[in-house]
Amino acid sequence: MGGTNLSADNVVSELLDMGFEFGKVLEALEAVGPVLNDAVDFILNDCSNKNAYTKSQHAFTCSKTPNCSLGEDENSSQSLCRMKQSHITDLLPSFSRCKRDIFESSSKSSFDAIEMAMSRFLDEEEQINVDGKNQHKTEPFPSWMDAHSHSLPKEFLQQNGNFQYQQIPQFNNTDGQGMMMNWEQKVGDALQKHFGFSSLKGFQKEAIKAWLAHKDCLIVAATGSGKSLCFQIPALLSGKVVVVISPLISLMHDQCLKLSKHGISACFLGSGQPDTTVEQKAMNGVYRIVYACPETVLRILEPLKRLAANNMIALFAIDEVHCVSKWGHDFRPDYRRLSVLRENFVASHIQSLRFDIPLMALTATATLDVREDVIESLHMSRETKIVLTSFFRPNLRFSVKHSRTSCTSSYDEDFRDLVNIYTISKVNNSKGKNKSSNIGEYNSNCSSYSLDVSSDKDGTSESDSYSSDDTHSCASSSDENYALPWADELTVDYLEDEFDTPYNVDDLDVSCAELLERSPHKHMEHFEATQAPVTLEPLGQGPTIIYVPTRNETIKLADFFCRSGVRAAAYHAKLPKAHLRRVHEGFLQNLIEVVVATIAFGMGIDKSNVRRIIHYGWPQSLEAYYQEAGRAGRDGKLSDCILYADFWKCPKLLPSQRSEERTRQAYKMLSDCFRYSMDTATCRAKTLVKYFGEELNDDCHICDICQSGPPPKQSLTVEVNVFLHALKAQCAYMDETSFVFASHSGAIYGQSSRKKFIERPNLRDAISRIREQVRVAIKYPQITKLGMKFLDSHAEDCFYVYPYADMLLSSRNDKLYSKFSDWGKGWADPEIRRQRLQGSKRRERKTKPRKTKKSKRNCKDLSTVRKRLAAKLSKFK
Ligand SMILES: Nc1ncnc2c1ncn2[C@@H]1O[C@H](COP(=O)(O)OP(=O)(O)OP(=O)(O)O)[C@@H](O)[C@H]1O
Ligand SMILES: [Mg+2]
Repeated sequence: MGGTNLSADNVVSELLDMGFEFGKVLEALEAVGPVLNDAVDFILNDCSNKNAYTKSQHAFTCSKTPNCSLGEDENSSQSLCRMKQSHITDLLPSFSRCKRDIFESSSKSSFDAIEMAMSRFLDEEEQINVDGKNQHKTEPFPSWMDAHSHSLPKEFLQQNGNFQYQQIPQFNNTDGQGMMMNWEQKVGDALQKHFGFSSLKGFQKEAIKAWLAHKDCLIVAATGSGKSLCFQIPALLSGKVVVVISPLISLMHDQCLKLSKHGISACFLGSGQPDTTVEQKAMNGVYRIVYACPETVLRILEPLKRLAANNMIALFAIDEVHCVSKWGHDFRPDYRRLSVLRENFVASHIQSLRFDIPLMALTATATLDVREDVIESLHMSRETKIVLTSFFRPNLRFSVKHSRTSCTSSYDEDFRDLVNIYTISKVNNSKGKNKSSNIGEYNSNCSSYSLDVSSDKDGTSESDSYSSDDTHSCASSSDENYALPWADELTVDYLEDEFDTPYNVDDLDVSCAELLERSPHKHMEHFEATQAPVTLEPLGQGPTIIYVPTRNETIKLADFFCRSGVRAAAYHAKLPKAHLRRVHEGFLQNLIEVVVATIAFGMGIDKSNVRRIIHYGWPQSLEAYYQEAGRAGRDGKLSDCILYADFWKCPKLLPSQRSEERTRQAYKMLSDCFRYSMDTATCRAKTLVKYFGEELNDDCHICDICQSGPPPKQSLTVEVNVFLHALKAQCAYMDETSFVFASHSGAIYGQSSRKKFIERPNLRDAISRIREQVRVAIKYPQITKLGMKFLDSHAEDCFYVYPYADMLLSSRNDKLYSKFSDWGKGWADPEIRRQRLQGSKRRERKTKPRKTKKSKRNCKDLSTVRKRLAAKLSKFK
């Protein structure tokens, strides 16, 4: 993010892109000139207090109230309650200091920590020279391991029928004990020593057994269940290198720092790695765990082959492996190219290898289709061991609520209770302490985003033609939302460029929250899928993450919370990295109560006591939803996962150049979300785990549906009969090709035959009659096999169904049920995200002015700003 070399227009554009309100942007520019970082700093700190703004005065304005902590960490919260924010110029590159200096000063401690831990570890455990010459290089495994391999359980060896047992060199154990120790004991020791855990979880054991048997392994285990340990243990056991492929640079960075604390040497490679010697050292086998993104792995294939030829690679672990699949929610084409691993690192290609180097693929969210696709795309072996844990998280309480989420006026209604949870105790507290203090005073102190939203004082900004929502929102896709010149790009939802495309070292600063000290034993409280069901106590205070679809909404909603007395902050990938790091740290330290984020605050957020995950707007898929919801309740305690969706508006796809196949897939994913929300009769947890191919025998008993029970069934006998007769009449004339069957998912696809079908007059009459009677709009009917059966059965019986959520709503309001026909425009999908990623690599925004009323008004305002700025700047010349 540059600062000094941007034109005023670009600065305005960048700031709007970050989600700041237009009025605020102008105010900031007037105050500090067209310098991006100063303007950001101005807005983030307190732009309403213009006169108080000086460069040296930047308090991170968290609450002064003594009741500042959330949950467990009271002491640290209090001491850090008035955390001093370093000046933004300390962290952004546009000021005189060079990037390298900045990086060194801001991140030195982290890297020092890695190096220190690494050298400590090397001293203690392995004599690997810094030039990479491992004294044990010729041994495929450390001596004790070869020995213990003899003691693998018999049944295990039998289980793996075509397991070819490794010829073990004779082991000469000097202390005479290693031979006796079985591998589980060894793992137990390493676990205790490095992590403070007493035992492996069942699925972790299975995964490690598969690795010991040189087998490929696909691990699909719930979020927060401890998948990372499955590839960390092999690194500890073997003394060789485990190469971990990960999609996000921030994730790699986090993991390296965590590992350094556990005394395990690790590094990450790629464009974000500032130390040019790291790659060389990694390729010499210095680090136990080497993180890289797929692109980097492809680039360093030859050095990796050399490392493998020296018998120095224990495993390739592919984390977040759902990114491989086109059917997944986060498709990254480069992940598919990882099939090179299986093609190159096999015993038949590398002479010194006795066995193919195993692949371990890990994810929390993979449907059956995705699993198959992963195995096939990565060319994993036919004997790949699939380790599955239950997707069911018994402590997560799912619910769905209707809300017109895109309106600011909804905030008050939807979040009144949440605000009360956070503020009531503060108000009481401050009353007790100081009778004169009031909530207004508190507000002025608590906001890390104390924006003066003057146009939005009452919380309603629908009439504010320059609200950032108007310029950025894509949840509603009407054309007037595309008013700004750059709006075509800005209206894409869920598009964060938080991938492995760091443009400079500052990008590494996104999440250094693992710096937070945690005793290893605290990990023991973490989520276990098998734990007993929770009781239904009401939830009190506790950290909350709110996911919203657009960047600007993070700002608006965070501001709403701040003004209501809640310590809240916005988080999206466009905001300055230093700010994101502070938010991440503040959240982990329980200083920030509510983070309002886009999906950029998703993967890798490992905080145990998150009590609420709220999705405020449609998620893009159930996989994404479940993964994000999975951030809640990692301590096993009851946590809420609430989805607020506008039942009147269907999720939509933005126009893009995606292939027809991808469009189909994106619609399928959206329609699954839609159906999940509309369902009024099936336990939410059941629906969610079923989506991943798991059948729950029992209901969860805690979700909104389990709690309130299904609504009374409605008879649709008349409508169904009319409809089916009309259909039947039509079907008599239909040939094979124009007969549209639903897919097993029930998704509805655009096909030309569909149009012909729907245009038949009888059918249209039937549909309009149904629409009048039950106010259910049917736009694209399909005949499913079940429908055909029903049709053929000539059933005259009553046809009762549970009404969908929107049908219930429409019976209360005089409104028509939302239509599938609305689907087709305005929503993002992984393909768009990919395109955006490509776009963001270029980092060039082409601005195509669109001559709408708003863009004209905006241009006018921009030119006014430009004139004012020119006048101001001329004074300095
Ligand atoms: N055997 C164990 N006993 C106790 N705690 C464990 C064990 N294994 C892992 N954990 C803890 O579980 C937490 C989550 O681990 P990890 O980050 O590996 O989860 P994950 O499955 O990769 O989650 P995500 O899908 O979100 O990436 C960590 O804090 C870790 O220390
Ligand atoms: Mg993980």
